[in-house]
Amino acid sequence: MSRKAGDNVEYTLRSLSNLMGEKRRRQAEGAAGSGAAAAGERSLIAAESCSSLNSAASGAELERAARRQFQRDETPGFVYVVSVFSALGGFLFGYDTGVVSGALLLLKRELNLDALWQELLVSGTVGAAALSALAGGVLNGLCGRRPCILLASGLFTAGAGVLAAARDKETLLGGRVVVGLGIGVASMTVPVYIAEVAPPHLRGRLVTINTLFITGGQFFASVVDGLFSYLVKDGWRYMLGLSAVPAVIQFFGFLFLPESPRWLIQKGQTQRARRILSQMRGNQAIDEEYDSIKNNIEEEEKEVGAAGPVICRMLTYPPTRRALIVGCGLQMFQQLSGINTVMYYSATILQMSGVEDDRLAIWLAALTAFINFIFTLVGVWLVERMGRRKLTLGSLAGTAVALIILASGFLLSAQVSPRVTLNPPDPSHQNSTCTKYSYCNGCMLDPDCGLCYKLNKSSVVESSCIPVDKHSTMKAAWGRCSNETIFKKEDLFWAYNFCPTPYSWTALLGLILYLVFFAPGMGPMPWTVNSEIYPLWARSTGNACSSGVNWVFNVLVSLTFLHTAEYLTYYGAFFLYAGFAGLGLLFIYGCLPETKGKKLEEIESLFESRLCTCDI
Ligand SMILES: O[C@H]1[C@H](O)[C@@H](O)[C@H](O)[C@@H](O)[C@H]1O
Repeated sequence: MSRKAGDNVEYTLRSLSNLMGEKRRRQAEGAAGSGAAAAGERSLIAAESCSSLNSAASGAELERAARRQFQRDETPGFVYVVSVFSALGGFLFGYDTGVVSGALLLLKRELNLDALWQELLVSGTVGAAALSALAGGVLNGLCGRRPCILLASGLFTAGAGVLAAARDKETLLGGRVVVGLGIGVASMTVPVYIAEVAPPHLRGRLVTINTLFITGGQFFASVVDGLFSYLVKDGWRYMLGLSAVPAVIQFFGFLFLPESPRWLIQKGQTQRARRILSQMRGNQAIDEEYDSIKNNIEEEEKEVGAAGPVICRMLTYPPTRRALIVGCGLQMFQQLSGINTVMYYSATILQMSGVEDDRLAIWLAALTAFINFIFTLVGVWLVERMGRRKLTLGSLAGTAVALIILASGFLLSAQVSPRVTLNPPDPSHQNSTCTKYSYCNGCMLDPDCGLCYKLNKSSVVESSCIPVDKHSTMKAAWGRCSNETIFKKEDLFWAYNFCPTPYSWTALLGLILYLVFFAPGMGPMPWTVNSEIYPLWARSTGNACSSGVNWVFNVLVSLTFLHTAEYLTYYGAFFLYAGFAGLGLLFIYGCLPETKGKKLEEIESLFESRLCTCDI
């Protein structure tokens, strides 16, 4: 759009907004019937909706048309379009972190991947995301939000292409790292961008939509995994390559979408900023908002000075230091409460609670991702009603209780764990560790072993702990349970990774409750709150640090889960996460202020005084 045309739009929008302002004032004075106001109203609404405003239009009709107009004023569609296009970055974040578990099932057979390579393919992405989230702070500050979103979608597309065409594991790792670089930049930029273009009363909801897209991406990935798991040859190429579609859509969409007006004002591009802001606010007056952003930036520069690296200025200026502690703390506790052990290992948890079939476990994992998605939607609905603080506290308290139920399920199962009653000799005469277990619980925790048993009514009989087949966890390496068709006919059962007990369902209940509580609050709020608590000069760096913390703890928790479970047993691991959730509750109760409905420029003042007795 040329400058002139843009200015015209701005002029028209401004005159409309002035007229609307006049109408509101007169309504407030109870002068709805006065000649001038009525004439003003009529001419205004006639411009929008001639048919409903014929000369015979009644007062009620006028009122309805005006209300429709006001509603349009308050939530201009453009803000939604911009938010949805940016949230595609969240979708890709969810898709690419979620899809890998299903792809690995096929890849490990086709490319003969050992455990180390499998771990590299999962954590290579998350590690790269941690690094690029940190670097994204500098890029955001220097180049703006829009180029960063374009860069992220470019990386997603390139990564998807490399993955789909890969011929060896090294290329696969390269592709996964490129995708990870995209995820990191997107994860820190998108919430900031949405928060900066959204009007205050919608900000929480729109930023939370980004997390809805993350969990939507994870759900979609699990369905794709389920569908392509039937395509044993090359199924993984489709799984990993499909993400190019939303990435390309986002890239082209963003070529036409604007930069954040706040970043532009900070860089002195005030005319462009004004134009974009009025585009985002529909026909509302933007003068007040524009002036408040501008004044705030000027004041900030005076107060904090512009010398030295931003992170040093943030750490030496108490309000931003406090905000940084709150932001990073929220992200750390999000990960420490174990969401990604639940997401990445849900198929395993489901198997542990008694789901025997591999495919069924994959589809049930899709159900888990669906529950996470649907309950994030509840968060979108609640965030502007309950506010961030109550929602986060309630969610984390529920999550802690669910973790205790999950852990108790495993504890009860361990206590009534069936005895191993048969010890058949190993025909290959290899001394496996499996023979040393006298209870199913020990046998289940050893990744090399499984339990072969019969059922007499509902009690386990004739049970033996046998090495698992190297190529399929669905059968034993040798003996009664080594041929699936035969052992099923003979009423034998094979339990890998779980023990058949009457309490297995408690773990399933805990898992579902966990997601019901976690998804509306602890899932989205750390991202939402981080997008709003830093002043503009510190926003990119603050979000880069807190997103980096999120990714680092993500790697730590998910990589250590299986080992933690081996050392502490499963119930120990989940009690540990419940303990972290308890600490998180204390932290949030003491330190998280309410930011709902406040202008971004007002939020800094919430951090001016100490947040809690622990000196933060
Ligand atoms: O907010 C998201 C969401 O909750 C996802 O389900 C989880 O996988 C991510 O790690 C988290 O940051």
